[in-house]
Amino acid sequence: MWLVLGLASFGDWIGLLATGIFAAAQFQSSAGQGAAFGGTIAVRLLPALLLGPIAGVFADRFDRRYTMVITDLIRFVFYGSIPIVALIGASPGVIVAWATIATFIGETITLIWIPAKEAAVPNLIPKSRIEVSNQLTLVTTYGITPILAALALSALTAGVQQSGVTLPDWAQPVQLALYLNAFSRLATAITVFFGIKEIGGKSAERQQEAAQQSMFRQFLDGWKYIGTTPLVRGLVLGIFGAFAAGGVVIGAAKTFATSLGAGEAAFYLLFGVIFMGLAVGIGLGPMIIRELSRRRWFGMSIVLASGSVMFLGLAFHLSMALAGAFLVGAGAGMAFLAGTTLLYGEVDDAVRGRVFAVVQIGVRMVLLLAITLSGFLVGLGSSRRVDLGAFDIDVSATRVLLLVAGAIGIWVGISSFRQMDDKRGVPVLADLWGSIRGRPLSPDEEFVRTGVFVVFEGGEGAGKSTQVSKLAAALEADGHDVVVTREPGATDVGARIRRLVLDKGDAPAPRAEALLYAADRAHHVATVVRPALARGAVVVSDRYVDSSLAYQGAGRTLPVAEISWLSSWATGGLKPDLVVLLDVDPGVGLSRVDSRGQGQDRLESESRAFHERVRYAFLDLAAADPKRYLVLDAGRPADEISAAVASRLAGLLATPQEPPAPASTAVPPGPDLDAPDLQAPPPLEEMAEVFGLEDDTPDDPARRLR
Ligand SMILES: Nc1ncnc2c1ncn2[C@@H]1O[C@H](COP(=O)(O)OP(=O)(O)O)[C@@H](O)[C@H]1O
Ligand SMILES: Cc1cn([C@H]2C[C@H](O)[C@@H](COP(=O)(O)OP(=O)(O)O)O2)c(=O)[nH]c1=O
Repeated sequence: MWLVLGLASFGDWIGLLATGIFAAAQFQSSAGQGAAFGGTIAVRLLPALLLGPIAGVFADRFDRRYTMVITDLIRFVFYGSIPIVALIGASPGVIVAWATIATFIGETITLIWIPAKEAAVPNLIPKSRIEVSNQLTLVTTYGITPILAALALSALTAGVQQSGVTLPDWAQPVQLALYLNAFSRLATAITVFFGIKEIGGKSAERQQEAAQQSMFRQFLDGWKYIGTTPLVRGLVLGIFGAFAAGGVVIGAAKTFATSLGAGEAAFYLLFGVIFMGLAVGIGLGPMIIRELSRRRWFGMSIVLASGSVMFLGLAFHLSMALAGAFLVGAGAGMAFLAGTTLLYGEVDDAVRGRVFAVVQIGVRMVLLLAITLSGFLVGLGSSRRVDLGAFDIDVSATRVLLLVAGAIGIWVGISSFRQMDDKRGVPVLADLWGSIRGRPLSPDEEFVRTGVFVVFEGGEGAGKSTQVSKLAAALEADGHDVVVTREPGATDVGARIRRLVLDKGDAPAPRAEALLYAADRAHHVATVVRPALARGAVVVSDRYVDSSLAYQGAGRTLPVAEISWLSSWATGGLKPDLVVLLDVDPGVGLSRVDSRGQGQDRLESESRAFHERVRYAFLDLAAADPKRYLVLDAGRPADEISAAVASRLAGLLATPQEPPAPASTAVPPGPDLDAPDLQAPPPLEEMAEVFGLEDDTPDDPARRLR
């Protein structure tokens, strides 16, 4: 099946080029040639605008197999007639006129064929394979066959010229190409009719709709569906945006190549590199981003394509321009792949033909418009050379156009990202990076949270238990509902885990130890902390996630990023509102513990260096997120410490409770920069937040509460 569709697409492209060349060849003057070439190609794209929108209704209303077969047979006849008219000795004017008419009809018919095919494919392929099948189709349609077609045609022509043989008229390369185009349609028609019978038939839903609604009603409903389904609307607009980016670059490439001081060859290079990027993006994209949410990937790809258009606008060297063009192609390709795959999955069989008609037609129109418009715009302004010391840079209309187009594209990308984000609250860059490394982040568990979560952290003997009791007593005296808890061992399950990790005897291996603490935490959060926060209590915990980052991460020297990820998974992303870090010199702390006279547990008996690492890990964590931390010198008298805690907490408790919002919380980031920042901002409000780049300065207590 793919072979036939690939062949058909090869035929299409070679046909597009050949009709243009063929028409041009009928004229002597270069002006006539240019007009004929451009004219026929424009005609090939024009029907989309006029008749395309109805095509989708066809695909949804009638049997898709018959639709495909009949349209292919019609195309076979019309494409095949173009060279035959020339053979029977018609005048150049008639030949070109006929080529134009036949192309126009063929293209119109194609517009009915494509939605029928697109709508049928998801019914043939299991959902999990759709991306792969799309990769194949898109790479063959847009990546490989246009290049092959151009190469084959130019090789044929050159070969014939060099060999010096005079071929009969009917065997000229261009003629052959046109026949190939025609026969590829016949081959597709035969294959679809005899080989892919499953395409035929109508679902009960489609049958019913066709019986009850007029074609016009169905047409209107198609548009209404696209306009009112946010996901579909976002996808459609996004795909257009990505193609506009590509079109702008193609349209501006010629002038741009000149402004870089590079010649004609650079133009072809830029052009070719875009298609290369397209093929690579479609072919390798899914392998690179692996499990990343496809909805997020879609928006990110549009931003990549548009960002690269802007980058192109700033390029002052051909190599930069080539890199930019490659990324434009890659971004557009990935957006197209992600977009069509999502559309296949999201759109019901009954409206699929109409949606795909709009996408296919829209893509052609957008591409055509972008190419023509940018070609026209760059011709307008003059350019000025600016001396930048080491480099001269041409400030031209082209550059301005690229910058503006890129900026608009980024806006489109971010808008569609927001509209369809299925992992709200998970920072984008960390998510992307995690996915590339094979560890996608999961979104925070949602729950209605009205309470306040306070955690005490610090080394051994820092005075955590003492401060937890003092704070709890004070809060209770104020009439708060207080839940005092600790890690490890606050629950029955936890108590058993606590014995496993802390009792002297067989020590668990470092990773096993980390998993045991995580298991205790998962159970603790699920059965104690979340329920208490949900009912509005103040939860005060002796130790939480930071202890794992400090002890298992820095202390045992396991990768902190991994411990952070593990904890985030265990807690479903629940972050404390306030962490009080009681900072103590390990010597002082351990001697306090000794004076308690209860002997040392397994961790207390670790080396001095271990406890030093733990101490500095805690301080690093606090420094990385000052809004959330209160660092206090544990050497101060206990009452001073409790007073400082109380005054900091007063701010938090005084804040009127937010209306119930989904919890967006996670563990604090690990101290090394490599650690994915698992903090989750509230629903994406600011563009910066979309990328996890929110700034840390404003200390707004209301935010912390969410
Ligand atoms: N601020 C303080 N100054 C001096 N000693 C303290 C202070 N806070 C607590 N202690 C004492 O230190 C020991 C350890 O305190 P504890 O609260 O159990 O620490 P942790 O829970 O951090 O291990 C206890 O004997 C406690 O009385
Ligand atoms: C919560 C947690 C504790 N720990 C260690 C730190 C402590 O040495 C030990 C038990 O903590 P804790 O109950 O606070 O003991 P103590 O009251 O004696 O200070 O568990 C970790 O290593 N990782 C963790 O995630």
